[in-house]
Amino acid sequence: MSTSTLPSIPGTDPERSPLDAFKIAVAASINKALPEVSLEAAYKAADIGRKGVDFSVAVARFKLGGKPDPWAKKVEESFVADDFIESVKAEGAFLSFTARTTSLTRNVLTTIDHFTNQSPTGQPSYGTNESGKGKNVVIEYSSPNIAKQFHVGHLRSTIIGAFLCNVYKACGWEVTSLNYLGDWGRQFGLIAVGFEKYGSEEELEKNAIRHLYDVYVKINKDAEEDESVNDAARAYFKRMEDGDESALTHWRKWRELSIERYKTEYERLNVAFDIYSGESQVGKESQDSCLKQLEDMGLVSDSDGAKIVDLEKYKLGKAVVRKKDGTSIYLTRDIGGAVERYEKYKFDKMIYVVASQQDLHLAQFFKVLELLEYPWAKSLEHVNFGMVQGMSTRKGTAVFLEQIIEEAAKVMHEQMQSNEEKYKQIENPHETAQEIGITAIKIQDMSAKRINNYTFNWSRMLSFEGDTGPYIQYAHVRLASMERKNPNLVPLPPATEIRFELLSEAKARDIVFLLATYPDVVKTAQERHEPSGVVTFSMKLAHLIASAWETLIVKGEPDEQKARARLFLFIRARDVLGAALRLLSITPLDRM
Ligand SMILES: NC(=[NH2+])NCCC[C@H](N)C(=O)O
Repeated sequence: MSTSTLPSIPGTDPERSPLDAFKIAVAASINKALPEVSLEAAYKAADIGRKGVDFSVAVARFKLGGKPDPWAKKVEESFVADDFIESVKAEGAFLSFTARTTSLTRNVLTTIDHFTNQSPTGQPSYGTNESGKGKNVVIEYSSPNIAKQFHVGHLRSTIIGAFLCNVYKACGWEVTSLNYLGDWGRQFGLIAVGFEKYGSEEELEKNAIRHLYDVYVKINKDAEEDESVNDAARAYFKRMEDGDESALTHWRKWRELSIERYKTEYERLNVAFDIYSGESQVGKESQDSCLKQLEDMGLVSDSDGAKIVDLEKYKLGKAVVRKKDGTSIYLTRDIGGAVERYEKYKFDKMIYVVASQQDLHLAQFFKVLELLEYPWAKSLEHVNFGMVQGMSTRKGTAVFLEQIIEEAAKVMHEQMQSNEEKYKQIENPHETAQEIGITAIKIQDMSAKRINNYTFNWSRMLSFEGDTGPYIQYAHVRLASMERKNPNLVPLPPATEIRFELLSEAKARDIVFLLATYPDVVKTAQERHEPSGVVTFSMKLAHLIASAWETLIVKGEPDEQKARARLFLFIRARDVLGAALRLLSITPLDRM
């Protein structure tokens, strides 16, 4: 069976995406019976069917005139089985195509094996595609504020952003990831004043993020009671804005030490950035020149000494672009920053992963860039997400990212210790607990559509039952243990020597079919900027595997060829589950 006998349809890739071969065969048989339906149109109409139906085609979509039923019948009557499609049935206005099981199994499992073990990139690459070849995207995410709380909005941005970077890479894009720190603004004036009173170089070196936060909290309290603290802070920040070196040295050190600390914490989350940028890095010149352009275009008006751009026409309110005292603001920095980034990266697309609370802010600065007639303004996208209630540790509110990670690890560790036997077998229980804990957080976060709000719930997300991270990791661990547990069957022979026809059980077919959909899952996730589809896929696969153990036994199966074919199936399922987890920025575990 070879895909070379199939007609080629633009946009399809049967070499990488095994279902494409079958959908093309479906399209060819429709096009043969109804030449007025193009191959492309027929291919697009080949949907994955519901229960028991491989591919379903709604004939009405072709708009052939009259009732669709006779047209469907016509396809059924002229159908000739081939290597890919075994039969078709016309049911009213619908056609149901059935793929040949052995072809499907062989094609899917061989493809996965190929892209895992002989991957052209050297990295497992089943599910990847080249739709973004030659294009580059800048993805800004996480973007916490130095000396302030790392709140759940930053956590979500980190999780979703890391996923987007992976999924864009999987679709062939060149990705630049960028962390836009809140490292500028009046709070640094306050911290400078506070540091003189409460600061400690030693504490700063130990943990800059914590120490700066402590100082900030303390001085904020003082400022509430003593207005002169605020005056001093304002004066100090003004010096920073004016580029006064003596005011900038401390700030520079705080920033560097904070970044160092962030880096190690992100590493625990399996997250890394190409660039640590920040509000401080946006040049005065680019902000001023945008402002000047806006003024020249007559778009700026005065409001109590502040400068504003009226966006009421677009239902986006009035945007302040310069404060009364002349200091720069968040919005203007974003405008200037985007211009600078375009000059630097010439991106085809730039994505901002920011909570939906800032929908208006992003819409405003996108609109201003559009009014400034930057042609690339159209290629900016805001990937937003809903709120999370109740993220806290058992001791109270979580303020730092490390508290969240540590709490997840601790709760998971206690949970693991409750099974003494198993616990003893784990080599590095602390790391494992941390990894499962992080998996739990990420899976909970990406399970539903990103725009939804949800409630943070430690016990629910850390449970081994139900649709949780630990449940998926457990499925991976079981799959990963198969080779270890069946030393007589390994190493497995190459795919060409596997007897795929022995995988005839419905359970095996269900697994194969699900694995075949993975390349489409990746593509859709990229198009919609939506990780939930990948989580759903992983969950389905984990459930299917769990329900297959008893039917598809390997250890104890007397027919060695059959046992091998089943092992091959499970190992390929492991490959794909591992790929899906990695796409979600989760490290798949081999033991737990
Ligand atoms: N380009 C941007 N405005 N990105 C979002 C930055 C988020 C900001 N630091 C915050 O915590 O609210």
